[in-house]
Amino acid sequence: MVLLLDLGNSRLKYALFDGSQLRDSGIIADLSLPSITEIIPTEGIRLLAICTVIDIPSDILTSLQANYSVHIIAKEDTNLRFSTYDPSTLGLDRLILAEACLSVFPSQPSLCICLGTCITYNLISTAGEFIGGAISPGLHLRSKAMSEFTDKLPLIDLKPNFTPFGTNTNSNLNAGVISGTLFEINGFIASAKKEFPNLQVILTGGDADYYKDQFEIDPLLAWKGFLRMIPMV
Ligand SMILES: Nc1ncnc2c1ncn2[C@@H]1O[C@H](COP(=O)(O)OP(=O)(O)O)[C@@H](O)[C@H]1O
Ligand SMILES: CC(C)(COP(=O)(O)O)[C@@H](O)C(=O)NCCC(=O)O
Repeated sequence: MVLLLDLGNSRLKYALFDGSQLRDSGIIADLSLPSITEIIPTEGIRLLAICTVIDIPSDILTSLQANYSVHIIAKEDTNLRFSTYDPSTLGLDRLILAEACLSVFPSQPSLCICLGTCITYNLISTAGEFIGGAISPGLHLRSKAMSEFTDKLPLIDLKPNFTPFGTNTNSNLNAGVISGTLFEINGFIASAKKEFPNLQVILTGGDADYYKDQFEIDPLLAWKGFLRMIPMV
């Protein structure tokens, strides 16, 4: 079995695979050795693979490497091509998503939109080329920023309500975040479709569910790309 760790800025996700079969998945409580060790099965782990956009304290890494075969995802693991894009600082979470698109949409261009702490847009051509992307604040980041950087705006519970114009402060804030992001997503899709009319669009990430009625969602997309990028032996 392989244990995959996808360490994002808000949540530390794990998935346990037996071949291509997902056996277990969940969230690691925090970035500490006891919390990571807690989710590792006592036996049968052939590989511990890590895709991270956050720094892992070196003592944690050293301890994991002492006990397991550890593979840390790097750009060299990808089958993607970068002829015009500079991948030197591309987030590895974006790389595994783009890699997943190669298998989910092998013969169509695709736009993978990940709604996590940030929203990332990742455009991949039919030829497996990473064309380009965009990074914008995630839903909760938008909401939190407005409350933190103003005196009068409250922090609201975001609701999947797509009314474009609210009738009080709370519904204005909800509309700005939820409908505003929908307009943003539609804008990027329209823009990409000018170059790629047969574009496939897929949403993933912790907040993708807000848009499940508007777009195709794949909560497992990252794992699909991740699995393609780990050593087989
Ligand atoms: N228990 C949770 N803790 C933190 N964020 C959560 C939780 N449940 C849902 N979310 C939402 O999921 C988003 C994080 O999604 P995720 O794709 O895991 O992001 P990241 O990869 O940046 O950690 C947060 O912005 C938040 O809105
Ligand atoms: C853009 C991100 C912060 C998104 O991280 P996330 O919201 O998934 O936690 C991450 O992919 C990252 O740190 N990227 C580095 C810059 C880049 O991708 O160009």
